[in-house]
Amino acid sequence: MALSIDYTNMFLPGAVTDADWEFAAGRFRAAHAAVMARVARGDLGFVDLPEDAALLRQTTDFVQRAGDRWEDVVILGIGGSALGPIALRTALRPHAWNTLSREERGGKPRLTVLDNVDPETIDAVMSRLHLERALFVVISKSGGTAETMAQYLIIRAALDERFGDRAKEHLVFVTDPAKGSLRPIATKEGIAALDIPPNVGGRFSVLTPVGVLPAALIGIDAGQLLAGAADMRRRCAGDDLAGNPAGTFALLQWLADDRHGKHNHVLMPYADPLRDFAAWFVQLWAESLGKVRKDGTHVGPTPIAALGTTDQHAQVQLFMEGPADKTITFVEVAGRTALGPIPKLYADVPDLAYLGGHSLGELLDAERRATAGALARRGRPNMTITLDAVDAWHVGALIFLLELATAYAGALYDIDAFDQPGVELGKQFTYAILGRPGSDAARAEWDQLPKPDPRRRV
Ligand SMILES: O=P(O)(O)OC[C@H]1O[C@](O)(CO)[C@@H](O)[C@@H]1O
Repeated sequence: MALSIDYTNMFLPGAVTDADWEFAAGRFRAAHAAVMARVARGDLGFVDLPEDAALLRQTTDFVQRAGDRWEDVVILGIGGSALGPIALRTALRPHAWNTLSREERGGKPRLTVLDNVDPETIDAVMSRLHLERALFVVISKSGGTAETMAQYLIIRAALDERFGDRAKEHLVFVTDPAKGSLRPIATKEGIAALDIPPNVGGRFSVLTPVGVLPAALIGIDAGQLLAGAADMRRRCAGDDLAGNPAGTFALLQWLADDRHGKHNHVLMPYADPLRDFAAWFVQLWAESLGKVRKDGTHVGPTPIAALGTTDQHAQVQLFMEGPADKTITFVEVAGRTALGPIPKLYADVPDLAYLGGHSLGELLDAERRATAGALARRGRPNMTITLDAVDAWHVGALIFLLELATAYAGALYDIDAFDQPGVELGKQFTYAILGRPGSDAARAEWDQLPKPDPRRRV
């Protein structure tokens, strides 16, 4: 079991230099110390999750009690309360899990994540479900996010109508133990509730019951997820960059952005199961690092999700010849051997003949190496994270690597990576528009905005 990062191609003319790297080793030591000081103060609970056996037990006990009762598990959540479960499902139960028969799923339920409030999507999901055999997992760290609460109200009314007093058997909440509206509802009504520790923010919560409960319900080995994360935590314990993968990732991305104008950071797995992992990373990197510094300057790299080889035929033209403002991080999975060699047909057609005898895994790998090399040749910095396999252990390790890298990057950018004040104004305006009590100030601010000008509509 191994995860490694090859960052040779980050050191290119116009990108990171040896002098940067030497200077930055000291800067990284300071960032590591700052992060560890916050860990010691108990601020950064995500770092302790790999070893939190009591929290894991909340999930395993619940799953054991559930037995094989559920045909469908439906997650209600958004942002960090949805992207993690989606990423885990796609990574570890790929190949259209929800379309398989119950036997093919080994008796485990389907997993649907409602991560939006599009009425047609929710209507379509509701009309497909057999409510008797459906469990709804309501996930919200704050216990009050408008989208998730609206989803809950719709589901709750449907459950009440069908099951009356037994509605609560179809519900479990995953939320902060002390804050928000969900926890008191759970306590009052006797609804099962699992914890998101108070010191773990939404986008860092995938290794709490937020991600671990849905994963375990569909048979993913939650212990292995945490074991992979624990291994990465051990590797990142020291402030020597040579042994610290999260530090290396964070420092290189920061140097490339801060010193060399590489303001866009692409994550491009060459493995379909990691497609949604890139979307999870986008929230983590964007919401954590897009901030205003104390001195009023605005910072934050823009994360971009891509997929190899698919995006070689979509975004790579931009990465190669567009503005030289990007880094590209490939994720490669070693030894993709399924299907065996490509059949040798059409020996007389050059466009087809050369492919015969190679495997699809070889083609995928050749295309990644070729793209990395082509980008390097054009001075476009890139690195490659290699996983031995897409399994629970490696996914747990990769999650922890990127979460800790985000914490380091926050210290390097000199911002707080753990808040998200920029999303507040939009929320307040939504409350004002919908008439939530207490939103008068937001209403007044909203009313001052220019109204749509009919002359400016085509
Ligand atoms: O889990 P909650 O509290 O419902 O929040 C959902 C998402 O909303 C945000 O607070 C703001 O977008 C995210 O940080 C979070 O992941």
